[in-house]
Amino acid sequence: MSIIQVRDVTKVYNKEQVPVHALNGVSLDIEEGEFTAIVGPSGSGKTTLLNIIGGLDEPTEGTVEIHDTKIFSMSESKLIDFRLHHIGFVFQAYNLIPVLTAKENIAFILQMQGRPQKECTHRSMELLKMVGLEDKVDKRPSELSGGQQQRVAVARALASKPDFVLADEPTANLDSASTANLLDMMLRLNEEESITFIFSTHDQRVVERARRVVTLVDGKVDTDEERTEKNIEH
Ligand SMILES: Nc1ncnc2c1ncn2[C@@H]1O[C@H](COP(=O)(O)OP(=O)(O)OP(=O)(O)O)[C@@H](O)[C@H]1O
Repeated sequence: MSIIQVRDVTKVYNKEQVPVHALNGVSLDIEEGEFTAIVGPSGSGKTTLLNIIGGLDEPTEGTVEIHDTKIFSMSESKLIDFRLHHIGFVFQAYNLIPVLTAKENIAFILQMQGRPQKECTHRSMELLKMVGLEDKVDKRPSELSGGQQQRVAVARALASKPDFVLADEPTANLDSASTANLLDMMLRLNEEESITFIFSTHDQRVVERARRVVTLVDGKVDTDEERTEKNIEH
């Protein structure tokens, strides 16, 4: 079942001055349970596309539907609420709150959704266990490695049981061992918990493990390749 439908999306920055055509008519369907990499040269529009799918940036033309809801037809406040409940975000810079512990960084998102305190704590612990950090629950980001911080960020992205997780270059700041660990963890969540991941990457090691690879060139979908079990590297 298709959970995301991107239709004829264009994005022009600086329309009034020197226009930059970041996306030029992108259409894409994402099905539930996908593990999809968006790749392409620098400036090809990967971040712009992820931001538009996540409702963080508005397209100049075209539509994005998530579970049959046209997200840019909503009011700004409805869209903020929609994002909070339906979409998990992971950024390359982790974006954790420095003064909060791992557990509190996750509980914070749940508190924003108005969940009871007990549930926030319980679910935070459950999520940290899922990403293999049950022994780091009370550590602040500065006490964790980059790979561990990114695991907390993935756990936080999953806090609201989102329909899918968008990750913009999640391994950009990680060494190869942490990259492999993070990917193992994301693939396990994808396979065992059916969590849909869509991520942009420059990293060939990440691309090799994706199940679908969408390549953007000059703001257009150049190729869209499904990977079979045979050519996925484990
Ligand atoms: N806020 C902005 N204002 C003006 N131009 C922008 C803005 N954001 C992105 N662009 C331009 O849009 C184009 C696509 O950028 P985008 O960041 O989506 O590419 P990318 O494929 O993610 O690049 P990279 O791999 O380097 O992160 C680029 O030419 C970029 O300079």
